[in-house]
Amino acid sequence: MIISHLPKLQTQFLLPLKPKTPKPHFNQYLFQFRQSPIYSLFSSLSPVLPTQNPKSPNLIPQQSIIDDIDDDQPQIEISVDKLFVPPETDISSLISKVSGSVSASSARILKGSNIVLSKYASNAQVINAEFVKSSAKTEECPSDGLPEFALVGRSNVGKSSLLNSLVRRKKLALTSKKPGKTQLINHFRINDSWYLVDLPGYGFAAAPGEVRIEWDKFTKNYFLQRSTLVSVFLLIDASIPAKKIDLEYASWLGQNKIPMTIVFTKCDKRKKKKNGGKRPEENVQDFQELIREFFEAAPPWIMTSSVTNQGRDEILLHMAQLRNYWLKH
Ligand SMILES: Nc1nc2c(ncn2[C@@H]2O[C@H](COP(=O)(O)OP(=O)(O)OP(=O)(O)O)[C@@H](O)[C@H]2O)c(=O)[nH]1
Ligand SMILES: [Mg+2]
Repeated sequence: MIISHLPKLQTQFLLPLKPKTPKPHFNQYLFQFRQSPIYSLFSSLSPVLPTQNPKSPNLIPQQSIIDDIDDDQPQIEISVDKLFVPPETDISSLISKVSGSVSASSARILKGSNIVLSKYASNAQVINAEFVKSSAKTEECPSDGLPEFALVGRSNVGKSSLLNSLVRRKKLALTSKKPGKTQLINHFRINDSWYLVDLPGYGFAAAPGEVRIEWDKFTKNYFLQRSTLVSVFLLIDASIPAKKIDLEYASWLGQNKIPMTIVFTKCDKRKKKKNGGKRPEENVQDFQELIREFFEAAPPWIMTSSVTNQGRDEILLHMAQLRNYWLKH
């Protein structure tokens, strides 16, 4: 069922927990950025001076990876306010003087997304990946301080499949047709330098009420307390209309200012369903409209499929830029 309106404050999700140590990240920066006079330079389309970070001259996008991303998408234009623009990124050269929008086929916008590439998008390849541990509580998670990304979403949305697609392994994370396969916080170490975290799914209909509430506490506690969490990747099934529980989750993450990227999954399922079913692009569009009010600035989003590997290289580049920025600040 599609819901048209959700109250901004989802008090039932607010847990009386300590806020995590503030660490600057892209989304937070963007919130401040949008309110600062510098942002008006972008929104008024005036040219801005190219920015350099003298502390990190080696953080230049790996051209070879960017070149690999083919440019065969249709000429779609995205308005500047719907883009996710990383800090220290000048997009003035991308903006059309005629329409004031940006062409989605620009090599600097990740294909099938609203994400602009920054100078932080380097070291994106996965060279090795290993399962480290399963934890029942946040306190039991690895304590080596490496940055991490958590995959969260409804049961069966494709979290474990996406993780396998990102690391190019069929069965590193276990998947199942039956919802509720992943039950603990599972850490996978990538290139010995960062983690992908597979979480249990929410909204598992077969789970009794009490189990569901416990799950809510358990994962939300992790989001609020885990200081090495660079960003949550919220997975949304693009083959079906928005679910109330997904909107509530997005709202909760927005309320709690938890950095988030929306990953639309199952974009290969293109068959139009009966009774007004929509195509993935339309569901993606609808979802963004429904969550618009939860965020001060458009969160990054990207379309993927673990069957065709659509979006795999793009997600890795985005994770690289979030991670490199986090490490430098
Ligand atoms: N067509 C298609 N099917 C997918 C895709 N991703 C996952 N699936 C299928 O969806 C089902 C659930 O996938 P999982 O990766 O186990 O989902 P999960 O979110 O980890 O599920 P839980 O661990 O139960 O929360 C499996 O049958 C997958 O094969 C996709 O991109 N396209
Ligand atoms: Mg799973």
